Amino acid sequence: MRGSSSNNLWAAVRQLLGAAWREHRGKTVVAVTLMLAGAVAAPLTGLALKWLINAVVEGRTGAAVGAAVTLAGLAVAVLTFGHFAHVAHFELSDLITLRYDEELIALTNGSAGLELHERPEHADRITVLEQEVQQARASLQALLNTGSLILAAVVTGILLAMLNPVLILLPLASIPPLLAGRRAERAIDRATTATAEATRLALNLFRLTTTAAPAKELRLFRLQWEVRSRHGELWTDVTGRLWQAQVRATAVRAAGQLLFAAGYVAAVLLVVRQAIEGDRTVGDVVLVTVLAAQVNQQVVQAVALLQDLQRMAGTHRRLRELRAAADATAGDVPDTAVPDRLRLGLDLRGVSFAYDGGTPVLCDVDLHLPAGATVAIVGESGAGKSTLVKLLCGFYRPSAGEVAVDGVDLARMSLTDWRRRIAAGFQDFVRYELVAREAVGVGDLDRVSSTDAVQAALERAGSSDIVPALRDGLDTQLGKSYADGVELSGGQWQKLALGRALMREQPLLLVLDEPTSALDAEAEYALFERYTAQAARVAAKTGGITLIVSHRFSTVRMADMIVVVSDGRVVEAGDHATLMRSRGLYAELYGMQARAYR
Ligand SMILES: Nc1ncnc2c1ncn2[C@@H]1O[C@H](COP(=O)(O)OP(=O)(O)OP(=O)(O)O)[C@@H](O)[C@H]1O
Repeated sequence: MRGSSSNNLWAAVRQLLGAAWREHRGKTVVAVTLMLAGAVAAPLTGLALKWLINAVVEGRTGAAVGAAVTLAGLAVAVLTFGHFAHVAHFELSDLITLRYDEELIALTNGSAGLELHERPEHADRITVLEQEVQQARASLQALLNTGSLILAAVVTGILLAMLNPVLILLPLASIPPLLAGRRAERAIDRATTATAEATRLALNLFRLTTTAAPAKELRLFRLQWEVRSRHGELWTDVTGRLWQAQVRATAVRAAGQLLFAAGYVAAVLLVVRQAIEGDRTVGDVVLVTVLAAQVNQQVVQAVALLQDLQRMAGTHRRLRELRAAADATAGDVPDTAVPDRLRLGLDLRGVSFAYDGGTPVLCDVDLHLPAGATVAIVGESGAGKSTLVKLLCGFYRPSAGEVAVDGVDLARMSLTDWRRRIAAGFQDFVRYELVAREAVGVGDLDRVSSTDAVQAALERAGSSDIVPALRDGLDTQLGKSYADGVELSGGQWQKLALGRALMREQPLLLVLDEPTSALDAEAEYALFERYTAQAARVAAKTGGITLIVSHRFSTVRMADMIVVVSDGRVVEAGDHATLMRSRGLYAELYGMQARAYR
């Protein structure tokens, strides 16, 4: 996947220029023209200086005035064109940064499944990119500077060759510092990648201590100092490793610069000797001194630019890898439509699953969920209940076996279409800091602002009592990020999440994965009674399945079918009465909970 660095560079140059051109052609043309004109003016000042000095030495007043005016004009161009160009490309860069941000958001959320999110190398890539895309301004500037530099170097080369053809070799002296610069930058890039994981961990710890949600636990468990010291250790380690890489890179660069300096001195001495012999004028000596110094500056600039360009190439390489990783998880092209209604139901056939190549979490699961049924999944913590739900939602693909919708492998259907027919409430629901109406409405984007739809969903979820409790009803801005935002209690957030889960009226699969854990057992029971009655109505129309994950057996017993999961296997399945009669794990767990409540 990792192409050669020059390919990366070219690809990055094409992409960045293409992006600038698409954002604003006029500004791109103005920026490029001004930068190039300013760049050519620099070596020409040496020529004007030569004319001026020769005219003064020879006593030609008119020529001296003409040369002085030209010199002044060129100096103005050198000093100002770059700034004017900057005004033009400043806005372009901001627009490009915005596009990159948008792409990063799309790429990190664009994959159909969740596997990518859980790969550490993917997370590392995103951590580095989050910081790097903010540097699009520096990248575009570096690119324009590079174009200008190449043009200035060509003009300088021609002028030097006119003085003495041997001097054309002077830019060759710039090769050692160039190579050294590349090598140094690669070392820094390697160190940045190697420290990305530690940087990400340190940032996570920083967020842990500076966001409000974990504040209670941090204080209660007196974790502040522990988190602080771990954060400190990680940063010390990261900065230490980066600093070492910087020191090595600086030494390599300095060696390259020394070689160039030797070439510079030799060039000036060559023309001085010619002038002493009478073959060259005083103006020529001044010209070579100015040009050789400019070659020196050009090299220094080139080395600095090369760092920017390589960083830019690194950014684009990471973006390409991210695109490729998102494409790789895109899955097969769907060839079967998601059915309008379920006739048979959902099946797991010989399903095994392991997260990102780890130990198996589900082993050889065969399970039939009949259309129209209310199914409860029970089992101890870590048994694999949520994983089973995630496979049914298509968040992950089974490592072996298949999930079938009405007998057809889910892998053959469009996941986007399948998700449209799923309604879900999860234990780890999101606290959307939106207006209350939208925080519920996003459960069905097509009706996100429909007050009627939102109120109906809250009603179905048994959550409509939350509306009068909100300052401005459904128009209340939620969340502490806003000055006028209202913070809700855990239970209130959960009520909104339940309403959101029930926004879709005719899902083929309604998943309730412990979304009521903040409620007491009785309230949960009452809620699920409503859900099952309602699920029965939906089931009659669409054959939809309601899937409940709960630790509360009082809730679970009302399901048509109870699936008992233990150690990644389905060990029992049937209705409450059947499972109690068979005196297996379910009966044992049920008995334990019933005794605890007595
Ligand atoms: N994203 C993940 N990456 C790696 N392992 C995971 C991930 N999510 C869950 N696991 C592991 O898979 C196993 C099953 O987890 P799962 O969440 O399915 O259990 P569960 O039965 O729903 O548990 P609980 O009742 O506590 O919610 C556990 O060992 C857990 O550590």
